[in-house]
Amino acid sequence: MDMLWNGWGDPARATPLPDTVSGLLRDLLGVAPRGAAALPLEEIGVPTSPLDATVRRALEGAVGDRPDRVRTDAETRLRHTRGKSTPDLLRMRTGDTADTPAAVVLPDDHDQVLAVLAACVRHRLALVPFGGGTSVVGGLAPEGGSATAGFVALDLRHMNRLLDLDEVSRTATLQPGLRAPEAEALLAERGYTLGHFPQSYEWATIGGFAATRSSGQASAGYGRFDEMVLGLTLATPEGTLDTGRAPRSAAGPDLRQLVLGSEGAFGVITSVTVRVRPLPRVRRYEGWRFASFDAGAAALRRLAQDGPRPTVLRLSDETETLIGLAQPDAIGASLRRQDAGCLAVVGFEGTEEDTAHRREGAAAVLGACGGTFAGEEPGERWAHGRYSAPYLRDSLLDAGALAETLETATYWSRVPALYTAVRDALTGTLTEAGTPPLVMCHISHVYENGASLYFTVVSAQGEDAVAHWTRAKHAANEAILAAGGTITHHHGVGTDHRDWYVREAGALGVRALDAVKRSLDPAGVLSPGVLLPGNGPRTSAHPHP
Ligand SMILES: Cc1cc2nc3c(=O)[nH]c(=O)nc-3n(C[C@H](O)[C@H](O)[C@H](O)COP(=O)(O)OP(=O)(O)OC[C@H]3O[C@@H](n4cnc5c(N)ncnc54)[C@H](O)[C@@H]3O)c2cc1C
Repeated sequence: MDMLWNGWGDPARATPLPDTVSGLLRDLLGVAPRGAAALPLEEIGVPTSPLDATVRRALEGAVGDRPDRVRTDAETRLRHTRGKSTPDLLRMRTGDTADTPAAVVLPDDHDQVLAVLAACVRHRLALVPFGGGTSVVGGLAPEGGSATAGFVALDLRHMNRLLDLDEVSRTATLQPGLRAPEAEALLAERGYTLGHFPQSYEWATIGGFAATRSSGQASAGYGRFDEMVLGLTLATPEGTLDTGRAPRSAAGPDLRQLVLGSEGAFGVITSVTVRVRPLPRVRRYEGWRFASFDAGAAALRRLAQDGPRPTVLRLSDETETLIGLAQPDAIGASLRRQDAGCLAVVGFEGTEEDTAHRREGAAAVLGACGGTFAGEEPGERWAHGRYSAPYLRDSLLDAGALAETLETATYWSRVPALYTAVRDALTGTLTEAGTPPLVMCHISHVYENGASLYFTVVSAQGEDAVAHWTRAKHAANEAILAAGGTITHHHGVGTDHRDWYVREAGALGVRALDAVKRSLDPAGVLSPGVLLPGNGPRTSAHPHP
């Protein structure tokens, strides 16, 4: 099934807003119903594909002479336009087709990917790898150079096999187009799990996780995706890069780290070897309450630093707790109950003995840090609704509200200042623009030395919703850099964060990455403007500077 083209997920799971939330939008945030409804797909005027017959034949040849694997029909191209950030959805709702690819190409294997790349280089055509299409940072909308010829979206959905499971080493080699639930199902047949459960789990792919350094909700226990990866194969215009001969190595800089987070700018990831773990026998999630965000953060830090480490560990601030965002299926119920303080969700997965042991130890730490056990209900509600919140965003947009998220990370000592700086930047900018927001936050991932902060913002849309949000987001980006945070903890760079990433990496860092880009993609066909500044395919015969 394809995802809703101008919203999230399975159209059958659309979720109406509870009355309490509609009331809050109206009374607290001044949200008024939108004038125009989202345009239906059939009414969107997609311009004819600029792909000419010669290029089309070259692309068909690259995928085994199969015309059905080079799609230029309006609907397919529209379904591969942009990702799923709120500005992306707002643009789709108004029928803005500026970022529509010229063609969608669907390869079967690594060699076909190499052949497609060669055809793109020959014809100076930009190419963007397309996994689940859930990017929230503009990673699927290249910049520059594609205005006339357009670009190809390389949809990896047919590369969806489990290539190898080494039970002795506990590693699995997966193709990039596997969606997370497909990968989990294949591993579960053999008694294993990857343990990667981001909120986009139901739609995002293995290749996308590696390309963006994704982080799942159970990262406290299973680690981030980049920590799970042991090897990658990258198809580039200059050939194949294979990484990961051994789990760890002292043989120079780790080339895996160049591929992880490369977001399609260096090549197409065609296989990923990951470590797997036995399927947990037990999964238990529970709630703990703290008087304040600071008190809860101190408790999470204690667990992250001294253990025992739960599998899931997240803490909502006071506003998020009151709204009930950690329990999307019962959102608004906390408002009626006037829930105070801050809710932490703490989860344990593993064997009966191991989870019981960690749970007991964690309870002692949380209690000693001022936490009160809130029972299993808040944890189970979180687990039940963990993939539902994105559906609420569609309903909020329908209702005329703006709803978006952003994330960052820093060291523990800087968490309070970063939290305040971002919240103030968002509140200040949107209030000044006449649409005072509700800003909610949770600690979403913890490490021994720091944590990530995940913000959710809801306000009225203002005159031009995209411009309105962009101003607030830029203010938040500036606040993040000024407060010592990273521009992204897990969403990636794309085009949206690129200018701040360039500042974070520094001039020499960017020069080094640019040199890597030029040696792997000298013609500049790969995802122009994503991750690094770029102007699209070079027409010159001297690609190596
Ligand atoms: C509602 C929602 C919730 C989300 N929750 C989380 C979360 O909890 N944690 C998290 O980490 N992220 C989250 N995200 C962000 C997003 O899901 C992740 O970035 C995910 O890793 C992207 O995977 P994808 O398969 O959809 O990739 P896509 O969106 O298709 O692509 C993302 C980027 O990677 C590149 N790319 C994709 N596949 C390949 C490949 N095989 N080789 C090279 N480059 C490739 C693309 O060109 C693009 O630049 C969320 C997004 C949404 C919309």
